[in-house]
Amino acid sequence: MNIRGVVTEVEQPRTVNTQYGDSELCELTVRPDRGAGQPTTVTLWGKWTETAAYLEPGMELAVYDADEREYRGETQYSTGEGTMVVVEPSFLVDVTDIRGWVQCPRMYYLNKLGGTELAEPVVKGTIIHEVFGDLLRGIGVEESVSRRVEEAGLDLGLLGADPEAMRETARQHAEAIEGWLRQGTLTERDEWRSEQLLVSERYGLKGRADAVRRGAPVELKTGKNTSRDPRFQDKVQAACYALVLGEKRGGEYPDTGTLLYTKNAAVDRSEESGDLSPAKDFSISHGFLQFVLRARNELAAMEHDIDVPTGYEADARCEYCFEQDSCMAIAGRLGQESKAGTVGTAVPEEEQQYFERFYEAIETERRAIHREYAKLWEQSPEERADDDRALVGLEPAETTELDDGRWELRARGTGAVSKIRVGDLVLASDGDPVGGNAELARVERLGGGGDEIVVTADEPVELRRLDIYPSELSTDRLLTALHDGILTQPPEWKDPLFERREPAFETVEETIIDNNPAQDEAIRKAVGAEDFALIHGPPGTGKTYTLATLVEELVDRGERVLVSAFTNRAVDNALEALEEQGLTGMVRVGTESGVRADMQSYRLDQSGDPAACADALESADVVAATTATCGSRALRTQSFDVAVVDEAGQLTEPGTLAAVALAERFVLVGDHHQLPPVVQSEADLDRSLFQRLVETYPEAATLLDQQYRMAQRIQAFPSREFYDGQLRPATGAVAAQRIDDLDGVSLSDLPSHLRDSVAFVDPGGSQQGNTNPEEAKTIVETVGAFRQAGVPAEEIGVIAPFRAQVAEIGQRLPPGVAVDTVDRFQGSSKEVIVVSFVATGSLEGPIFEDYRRMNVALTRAKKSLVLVGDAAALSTDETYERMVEWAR
Ligand SMILES: Nc1ncnc2c1ncn2[C@@H]1O[C@H](COP(=O)(O)OP(=O)(O)OP(=O)(O)O)[C@@H](O)[C@H]1O
Repeated sequence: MNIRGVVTEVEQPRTVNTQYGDSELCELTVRPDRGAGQPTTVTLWGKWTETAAYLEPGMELAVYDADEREYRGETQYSTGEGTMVVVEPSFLVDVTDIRGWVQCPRMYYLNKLGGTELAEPVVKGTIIHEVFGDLLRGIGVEESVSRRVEEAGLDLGLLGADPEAMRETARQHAEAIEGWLRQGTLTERDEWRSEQLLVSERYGLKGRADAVRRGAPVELKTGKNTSRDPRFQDKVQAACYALVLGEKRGGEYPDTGTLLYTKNAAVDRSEESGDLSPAKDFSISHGFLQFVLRARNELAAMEHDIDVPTGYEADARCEYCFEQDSCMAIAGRLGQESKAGTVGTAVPEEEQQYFERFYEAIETERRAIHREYAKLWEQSPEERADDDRALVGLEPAETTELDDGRWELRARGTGAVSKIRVGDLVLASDGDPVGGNAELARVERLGGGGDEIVVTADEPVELRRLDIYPSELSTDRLLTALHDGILTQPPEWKDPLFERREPAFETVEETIIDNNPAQDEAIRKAVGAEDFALIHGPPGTGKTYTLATLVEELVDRGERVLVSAFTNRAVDNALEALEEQGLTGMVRVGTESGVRADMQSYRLDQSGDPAACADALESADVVAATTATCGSRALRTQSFDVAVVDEAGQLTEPGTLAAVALAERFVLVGDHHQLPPVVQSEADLDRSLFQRLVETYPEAATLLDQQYRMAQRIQAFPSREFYDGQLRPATGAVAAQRIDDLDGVSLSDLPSHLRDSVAFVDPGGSQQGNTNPEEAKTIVETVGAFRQAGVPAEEIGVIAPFRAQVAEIGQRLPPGVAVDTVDRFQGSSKEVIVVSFVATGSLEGPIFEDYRRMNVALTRAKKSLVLVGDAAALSTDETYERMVEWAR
């Protein structure tokens, strides 16, 4: 019998005398159905009472295969021999974290905070793991080693490591793997799987097993181990994978695991004694599976409270620990208790509080991502598709093995839309992403002729479904950014951020932009900033132009500049603007699929000759990368004079720190009256550092007040509502522009109600779910009218609040007309914009939750803006009432 519910009561453990002698037990009350069910008593026996020790009311608990009995008319449950108890099963603990945790809980915490810094063992480990995967896929040692060392070119170059020595080391390790693969029975390829993403709904675990052989886990360790047995923490890691693999096979748990210590093959036999064979098998008993689950539970319980471990939880032996110094230093700086002790002085109280507040916010965000993950099994495929989180019902087509041993998978889509975009990392599966065959894959193509879908993956999958992959990588990087920003930056750098000192500016006299005083002032201020400067740019005010001119000016003054933004799109736009300014020698750091085709020539080739790769990065005056990439181990080795961050209003505070902590000074460019950061949870992360600083130090900010986009009449309402009436057209021509300024467009061909530059149309339909078919029809007619009048399809955009309405409209529009939600339109503009509001009766929907969304929707049009909605519904809100009056 399985029980899953919320713990409402935990009794003190006690010892009772049973027929088998003394035994410990602990009684709990659990309410199933997320706390809504009847209180049920569950008794944990023996070692499971350890789990009870950190259970608290409010935590979720799952008890699988419990014994059941009737007692005084009540059904009670207790743990029996095969029972498994899971604390907070919806918190997905990473298997490598459990390995760290059993070594020392504080080690786990430190790894989480500091991320992996660039170091030779890290790079070596990555190379050898890649080689392992290649060998399993049937690629030869020489080919694999040379390719993988080549791919690590940048990392090796930044470390100043010798590639030939690395090749030699990799070869030695590869030989250990080869030798083991050759051993007799291990020849059938079918039995093998290289690195596999494993997720357990039942045990709240996830991770990537290095390999799976005949259903049993194999872990590769690049260290040596001369004892007969695998290391304890390595066994724990393999046993965690065994738990997940067993679940996948309906409870048939593998009973052995293998650890492969590849350095053993490189050890000189005359100098070392002991067991030098690389492969060490061990048997996995049910008791050991229960043990690793208890370790997982302890970690999950601590994360439930967002506690910081001290090292006392386990009997860590600090004196032998490699991490002792950093453990003591971090404890010292943050005023934490640590078993290893503390060194150094603490950062000021306000910084400690800031650290704790954002640490908690980031961990809350992590939980929200786990909840997203849980939807993979909680929602039906249809619900996932309706939520735009999956493309289902795909028809598998060709599967092709690529030259590098990876696979290209093709399928035909159904024409449905989702949030999945080209370049995204997704879960590709045979239809069941959790229980079935699933692989992490990169989207290469979407849509196209016959709605073809193309992805690439390490292993082939029968491609029937794609799901959004709720990655924790950006969450991990936020923690590292918080760590770097608070714990490694000098106090003077942090002073203005913590309001201990006003930001300082040196006066710059010369004129840099002569036709726009606000832009000129913004640049002079940014050039003269000793700490930071803020450029507030409402829509169309030339933020990107100002940013590019600023970067050029800084480079002229001999500064090294980092250009960053949250999205690849924004980074590429900034790069393009730099190109237009005539700047050369910029270096774009990013993946091939992340960087726009026309900016590939600036992309840093991270593979190849190490010295050349490193030199290309280190000698660049301007480096451009997303904030997530700023947190990569390669970029964390770099330092800059100035970081210039675009679209900073859309970045969380720690997200901004990822870029600015790499520089001595920084400039944030953004608009906090447009869309805020996108976060799953809201705790503290939804306000940008840009907004906080603009509000704290208005004198550090310059408002760009001339806009080059919208006709006078279009900008009037947003200017009044969102920018205190300060926004104005940059020139008479901008103000007076009309739709018939476009070649071949004549006003008389438009119906009279669409001739003004702002129009309101009330089609009198009604909202049905997330669509309004009548409104959709009117929008299609409106777009048709503009097309008839000669406006090119590419110059017309339609903004709708729901994806369902986007689909409803999209399928009836001519190709070339962009239809999307507001969030996708931020940063772009069109000659004609038609906005769909959908709502009738009352105002509900994402577009109404936040005026900033409305601001973005209303400020995309240059010459014609048509609002299509229910005037009565809109007039129930004062702001929208004013909007309707303006538009009519
Ligand atoms: N000082 C200027 N003189 C002439 N043209 C300018 C000036 N500043 C900006 N522009 C022009 O105005 C247009 C809008 O500029 P830009 O794309 O930089 O705006 P933006 O503020 O980044 O827009 P968004 O709100 O979409 O981010 C561009 O065509 C740009 O060339």
